Amino acid sequence: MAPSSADIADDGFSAKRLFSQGVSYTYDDVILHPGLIDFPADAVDLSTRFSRRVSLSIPCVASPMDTVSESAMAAAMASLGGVAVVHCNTEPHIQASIVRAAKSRRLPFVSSVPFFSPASAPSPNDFAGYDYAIVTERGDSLSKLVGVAVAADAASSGSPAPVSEYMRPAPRSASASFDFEQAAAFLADEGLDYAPLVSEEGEVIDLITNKDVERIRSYPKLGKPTLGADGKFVVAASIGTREDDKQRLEQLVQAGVNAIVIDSSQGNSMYQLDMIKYAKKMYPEVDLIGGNVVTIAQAQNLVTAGVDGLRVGMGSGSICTTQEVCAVGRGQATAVYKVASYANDQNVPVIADGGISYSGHIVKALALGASTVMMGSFLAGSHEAPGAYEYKDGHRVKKYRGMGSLEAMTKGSDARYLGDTLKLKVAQGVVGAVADKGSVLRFIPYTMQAVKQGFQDFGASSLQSAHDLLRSETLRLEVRTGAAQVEGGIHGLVSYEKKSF
Ligand SMILES: NC(=O)C1=CN([C@@H]2O[C@H](COP(=O)(O)OP(=O)(O)OC[C@H]3O[C@@H](n4cnc5c(N)ncnc54)[C@H](O)[C@@H]3O)[C@@H](O)[C@H]2O)C=CC1
Ligand SMILES: O=c1[nH]c(=O)c2[nH+]cn([C@@H]3O[C@H](COP(=O)(O)O)[C@@H](O)[C@H]3O)c2[nH]1
Ligand SMILES: [K+]
Repeated sequence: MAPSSADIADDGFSAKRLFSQGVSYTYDDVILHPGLIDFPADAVDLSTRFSRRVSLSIPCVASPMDTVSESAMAAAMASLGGVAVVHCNTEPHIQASIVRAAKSRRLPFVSSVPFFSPASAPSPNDFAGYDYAIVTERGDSLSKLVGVAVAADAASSGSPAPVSEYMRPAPRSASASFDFEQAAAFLADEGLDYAPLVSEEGEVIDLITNKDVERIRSYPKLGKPTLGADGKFVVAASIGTREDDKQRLEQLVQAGVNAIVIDSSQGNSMYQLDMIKYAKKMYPEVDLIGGNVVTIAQAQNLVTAGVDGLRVGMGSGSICTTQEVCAVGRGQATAVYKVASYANDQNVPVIADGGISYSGHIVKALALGASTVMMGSFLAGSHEAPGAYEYKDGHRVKKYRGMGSLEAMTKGSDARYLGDTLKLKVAQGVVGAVADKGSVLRFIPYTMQAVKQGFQDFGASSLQSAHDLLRSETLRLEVRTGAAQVEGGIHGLVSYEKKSF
């Protein structure tokens, strides 16, 4: 006998029913039911929107955290088709210069080679591990390019000698507007090992080498980058809700920032509402993302005030102790579903922020209505994250810290915690370390392929179709018991090696 439509409807829950039981669920609690596969995984289209007017070709956003998003992450994420939000735990002019640096190139990397003047006498250590340094008249990026210093030459000269004694003449410069393929072709055509990258205005931006070309070629082929109307990388940045953040905002807009994220754990505040009104009035051309929110009521206030995007998540981050310290927050799966169920009707994209440990979490966030995921720990161990690798118990790691940790607060965000009204500092985050993951240019494409396979399994060929399945209640899900979660993981083996790609 064929199953009745009631039997089919009873087989699993719709999201609407699952998330209205008074239980806060997170990604690991829920599991999606498979749908019908009638398209290949490669046909899944993950293009999406970060905010009302900023489109992306992959749904990935790097967190505004000082151990995640600076210029190298911003250039890499934009070249992959995602976006990074440059953190605000630094002076406004430094944050603006990070935005400018990422937007000054079309290459997927920032190599930050040192600059020297001809009269300076650097030691080999001053090359900071780079094979080359750029020599300009005054030793800065804005003065005239005069040559290139080779680290091996500096090392062979014994005691530090003036750069002018051993620098080599600068080869022909490559244009800063070259994308990776153009820059690679330039080096090949000119028969060069390296070339300075110079902007139309004459600013020396960086140095590209054949080693860089080989490294990038060893990664999966780059997809469609995230570019603004001016043809430059799209870069976002965060601000706070203090009076002096208005000045920060102005500097970021002058640096060409494409979108602003108002960074707060509890976005439904008079401070944020005032900042939204101010920013919308002063800079209507820049998309504004509000947050963080986890309920429809919070979201409604920000949408009414005019935000172009919502950041969802309170206490879900890996370094985050807000739920412990403040007892306020929500399970991330419930938060994403609830806020998106309202925001999608308002044409406001939702960023699912925090709690992403692997590709399945990304699939769930998007299936529950998010347009993008924002990631901190997932990206912090990458080559592109700020900071140097260290060794801990034999593992190569990078530091990763919460922006509400005592260490981060005393570095830059003191005003918000330690300033005027709040005299006692209470941390809402920790300082930790994450494993070396190599380049985002390698592991993000593999992660996106895994997400496409997840979409294929539940029967969605695009984000739009995933959201249609959700709203029409065609997507079925269930809660997993603790035992079901154990069963869904690796179990019963004496030992194993987990290698994903
Ligand atoms: N997503 C999450 O679950 C969480 C994220 N974080 C991260 O930590 C960092 C700090 O977050 P928050 O502590 O929420 O920062 P926040 O700046 O929003 O709030 C800090 C304190 O300053 C107050 N405040 C804000 N603007 C003010 C103004 N104009 N005048 C007077 N008082 C004002 C707030 O009410 C609050 O008591 C952010 O990077 C945030 O993303 C921290 C905790 C949780
Ligand atoms: O409670 C918190 N205390 C903190 O110190 C903190 N710092 C960042 N965040 C939030 O965590 C997100 C990143 O989370 P993941 O590492 O899980 O990707 C980020 O995107 C933030 O939303 C914090 N939350
Ligand atoms: K947490």
